[in-house]
Amino acid sequence: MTQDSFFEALERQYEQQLPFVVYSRAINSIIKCWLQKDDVLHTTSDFSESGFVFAPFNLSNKSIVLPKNECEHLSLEISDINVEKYFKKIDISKNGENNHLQLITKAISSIKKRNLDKVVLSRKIEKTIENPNPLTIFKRLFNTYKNAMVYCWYHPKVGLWLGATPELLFKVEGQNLTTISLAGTQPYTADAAVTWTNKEYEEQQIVTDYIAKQIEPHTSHVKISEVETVRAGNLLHLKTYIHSRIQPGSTLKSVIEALHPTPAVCGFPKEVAKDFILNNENYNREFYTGFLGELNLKTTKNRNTNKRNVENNAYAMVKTCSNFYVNLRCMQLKDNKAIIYVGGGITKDSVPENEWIETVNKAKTIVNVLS
Ligand SMILES: C=C(O[C@H]1C=CC=C(C(=O)O)[C@@H]1O)C(=O)O
Repeated sequence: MTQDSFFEALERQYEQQLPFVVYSRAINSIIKCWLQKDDVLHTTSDFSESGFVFAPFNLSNKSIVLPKNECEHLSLEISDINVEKYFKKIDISKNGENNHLQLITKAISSIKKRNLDKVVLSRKIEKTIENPNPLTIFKRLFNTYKNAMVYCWYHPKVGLWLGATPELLFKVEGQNLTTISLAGTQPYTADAAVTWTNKEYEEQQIVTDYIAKQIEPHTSHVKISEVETVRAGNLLHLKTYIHSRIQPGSTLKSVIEALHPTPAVCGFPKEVAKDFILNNENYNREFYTGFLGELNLKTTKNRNTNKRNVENNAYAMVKTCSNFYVNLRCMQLKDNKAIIYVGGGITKDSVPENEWIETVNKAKTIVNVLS
């Protein structure tokens, strides 16, 4: 399939106001798209369907699915897409500064007073843009962020979202579960040696400890990697991998409920942090800090790729696979307005001005590809 025919099919789908998702997973030159045949809104609460899921921050609201069997599937292998490179400078440096500083200050004093270790606080930034074509923005995201999961998701009854997320919520391949703990942020500078403060180590450790504890009843053989520094566009984060095996009686839904939302996007303890967010952020996150990705897809894998063991190659194993990414570094497109969502983890050691700057830096991931 050519680049032109792939994107023409998507343009047609969007013109006809039919649901679609186009996405590419990190370090991957394959772009996939799913085109739903009609505009029915399918939702899930037990995550047992096979499809592409788009779930909100607050799971009391509906999670949307593009069912596998209701969609046409296309894929394209490519390293860079042709798209005009002109990006207009959009200034976001002052939008909502006072309100956000007040919110952070309130959170720090709550953390010092009561049973709350960390809360992730966010805001949205609205900007009018000259070129609101979502597929143009998607192409720029794909060309710019090679180690992110980049996507554009549309449903006429819900809206249009785009993003370049560095965070895997988890992936399941058969019984194998991989999840990551990602938190702590600093700007990426090409040559400076990277040092982290206790504030960042602590906020990331809270996420790792939470994941390890939450998966315990559902898994065995848990292995936790060393903490490493990873790059996400113009930012660096701390990251740990957590590998395990899902116990036979546990379902995908139980793993989702155990993990989502992690303290990387909500806080710790979860319920106290979630209450603080719902009562104080003063806007609805909707799908920001929710998750999205392939749900229960059957994947065929050869059991043995060792050429000398030819007879074993006859056995292909079918595994059910899911992979979900946290919806971060994302935006919603409404008419000619981009609504960009950004947040950061607040702990007792947070300095409000630094947290503010962190959200401005995070917003640049999206702002840099708008024109
Ligand atoms: C909540 C966001 O980032 C999370 C993921 C990585 C680092 C984070 C931090 O350093 O605060 C956040 O936990 C966001 O980008 O809006």
